[in-house]
Amino acid sequence: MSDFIPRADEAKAALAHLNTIDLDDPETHKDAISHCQATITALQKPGDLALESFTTFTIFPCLRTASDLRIFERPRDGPLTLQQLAEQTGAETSLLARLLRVITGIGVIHESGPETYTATPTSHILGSPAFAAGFRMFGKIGPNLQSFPDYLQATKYRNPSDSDSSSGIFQSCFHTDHSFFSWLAANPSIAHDFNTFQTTKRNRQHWSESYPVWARITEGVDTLHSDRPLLVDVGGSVGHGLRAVKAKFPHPLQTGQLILQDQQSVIETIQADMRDPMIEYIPYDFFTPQMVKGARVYLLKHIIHNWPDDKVVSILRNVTCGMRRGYSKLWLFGGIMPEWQAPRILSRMDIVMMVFMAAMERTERHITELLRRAGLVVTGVDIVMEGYGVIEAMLQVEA
Ligand SMILES: C[S@@+](CC[C@H](N)C(=O)[O-])C[C@H]1O[C@@H](n2cnc3c(N)ncnc32)[C@H](O)[C@@H]1O
Repeated sequence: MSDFIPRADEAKAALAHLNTIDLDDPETHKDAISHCQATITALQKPGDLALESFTTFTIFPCLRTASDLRIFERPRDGPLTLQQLAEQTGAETSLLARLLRVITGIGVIHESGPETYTATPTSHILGSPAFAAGFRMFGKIGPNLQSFPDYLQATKYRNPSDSDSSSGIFQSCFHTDHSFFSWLAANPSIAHDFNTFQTTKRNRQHWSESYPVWARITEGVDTLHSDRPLLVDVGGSVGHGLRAVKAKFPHPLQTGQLILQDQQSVIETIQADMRDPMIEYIPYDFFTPQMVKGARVYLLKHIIHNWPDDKVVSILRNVTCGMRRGYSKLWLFGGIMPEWQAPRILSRMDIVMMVFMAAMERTERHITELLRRAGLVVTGVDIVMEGYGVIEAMLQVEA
C-alpha cells in the first residue's frame, strides 16, 4: 500500500485562493500561477516530485534534437501524426515518439490524440530562428555548463566572483584561459548563434512596449538638445534592440542622435543591409571611459548581470565619464531579483551568469549599492515584465 498522503488541505486552500483571482488581470497573473503550482506540489507524491526534478536534465537534449529536426515549426498548419513527422524529418518513428513524449510532457507541443501532435504558442516561439540559434549554442556549451558542481566543490563552495583568472569558474568548466566574451570571439559560429539568440523577445514583446520610453526621456527636462546624442545603447549587440526603441520616438531624429556601441568583433559582423542609416555604429570597450559625451540616455540592457560586482562598478564609472550632471540618465534594463519568490526564469539565468562570468542576477538593493559606488543615484524603477525592469539612475548631486 502506498504511504502517500496528499496535502489535501494545502491544495484546497490554494484552489480556494485561486478562485478569488481575476485570471484576466495581468497584475495578479503571477499569483494565479503560483497558486496553481502550489496545488500541484501539494497533490503530487513526494517521491514522484523527487524523481521528476532529478530527471529534468533529459529535457534540454530532447528539445534541442526537436529543434535540429525543425519539429517546432512543422505542425504550424494543423496537427501532424507521428508518421507524417517521421516522413518530414527522416527520423525513425520509434525514436520520434520517445522524444515527443518528453516534449509533450512539458506542454511545449500538445498531444491532441494518440500519435498526433498540435502546435502551441510556445512551440511557435521555440521554432523561431533566434531560438534555433539558442538551442545550437546551449547544445554545444551545455555539457561544460553542467560541470560547475565539481568547481564549487574544489573551491569549497565560495560564491564565484572571478571572471578573468585562469582558475575562474568559466575557465575551469570550459578548459580555457579566455574569459567568456573573448572565448566567444574566438569561436565565431557559437558567437553568431549567441548574438542571434539575443534578438529573442520574451513573449514576442519588446521591453519598450511596456516602458514609457519617450515619457521617461522627456520628463524632468525643459529642452532636449538636438545637437546632443539622445540615446546610446552600450553593449547593444547587433542593434536589434535600438531599432525597436527608435520606433518609440514620436518624430524623426537627426543622424548621430542614436548610437550603438559594442565590441569591435561584434560591430564588424553587422552587414550593411542590417544597418539603420539613422544609427551610428561605434566599436567601444565599456572598460574604457565613455567617449560619447552628454547623451540624454545611456542604455545598458542585459549588461551588468554579465559581470561580477567590481567589474560592474568599473563599467558604471566609465558610463559616468560621458554623463552630464542633471541631464544624462542611465537606464539599466535587466533582471531585478525579488527579495523572495524569485521567478524561475530569473533564478535559472542567475546560474548561467554564475558559470559564464562569475556574475549574477541582482536584487534592486544590490544594484542600488553598485550604482552608489559609481557615483550614481536611483531616480526610478519600472518593472516591465515579471522579474525584469528598468532601473534609472543619474549622477549624484555634488555636495
Ligand atoms: C548579453 S549581451 C546583451 C546585448 C544587448 N544589450 C541585448 O540586450 O540584447 C552582452 C553584450 O555585451 C557586449 N560586450 C561584452 N564585453 C564588452 C565590452 N568590453 N565592451 C562593449 N561591449 C561588450 C557583448 O558583445 C554583447 O553584445
